[in-house]
Amino acid sequence: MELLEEHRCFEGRQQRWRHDSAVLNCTMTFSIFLPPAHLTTPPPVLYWLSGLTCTDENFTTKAGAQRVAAELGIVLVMPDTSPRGEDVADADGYDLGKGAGFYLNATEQPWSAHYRMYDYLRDELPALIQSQFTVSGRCAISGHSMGGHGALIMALKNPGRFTSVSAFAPIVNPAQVPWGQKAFSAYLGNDTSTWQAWDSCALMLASQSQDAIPTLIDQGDADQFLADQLQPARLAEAARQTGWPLTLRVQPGYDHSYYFMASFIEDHLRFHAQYLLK
Ligand SMILES: N[C@@H](CCC(=O)N[C@@H](CS)C(=O)NCC(=O)O)C(=O)O
Repeated sequence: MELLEEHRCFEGRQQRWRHDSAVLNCTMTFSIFLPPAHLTTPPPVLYWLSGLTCTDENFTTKAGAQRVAAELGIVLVMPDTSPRGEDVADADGYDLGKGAGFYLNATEQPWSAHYRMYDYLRDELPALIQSQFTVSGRCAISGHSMGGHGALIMALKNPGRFTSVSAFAPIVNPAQVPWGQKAFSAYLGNDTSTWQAWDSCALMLASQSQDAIPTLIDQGDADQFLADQLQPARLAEAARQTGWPLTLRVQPGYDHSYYFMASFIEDHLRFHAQYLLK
């Protein structure tokens, strides 16, 4: 691992690292915020998954999460949103290819050579974080838009792994909306039965009640993608049917931008802290 940047921030450290990923078959960067070491026990980790077009730096520089993470003693880990590098397949649009990995394992050419963000996030990155930093085994996960989808499927597919999950403006039903349909047909192929394993509405409807974890979603009602791409009410309906403990908050006047996330990230950190620091 190579340290690319380090900054003091709220008495903690904001770092950016480069490492070779065996799973993704390319070099990756991630950012991490390490709170001040004021606690006797190793701090828990909140993974943050970003949306379309983002790198590990959008959340780091725009959300303003570090002050409260420092206060609570939570490590923030921000991975990139896709494999990277000249050898990695890409597409013209902002919603497919680099910056748009959708946190799944691609099965179709040319994507399957590198696009395995699910395995990277499930196995390789947590193992790296555990081995290179002083952290506890407790973790939670959150994200925005495509990253909200990623956080929800990570939690739904890995019962017992996360204490809690939250999302801002998540793509909850990718199999049924244009962003998801474009990405899933490219990465997974046209057999839509394979898509269900990557769709949080389908996963929640198939979940076992003992696997449910506290879930918080914030959605701005002035979000330009709400009607066509997001529709969090569909996940709220799945939660109602299964008894999943989901709180969906609709925030009046907020859009899809990081100004929305900056406004509510403190709530999400304190929400996760209730379970992470138990
Ligand atoms: N209008 C954007 C659509 C993509 C978008 O809104 N991306 C969101 C995530 S879905 C984002 O976080 N963008 C980067 C940022 O705001 O820093 C574009 O065409 O690039």
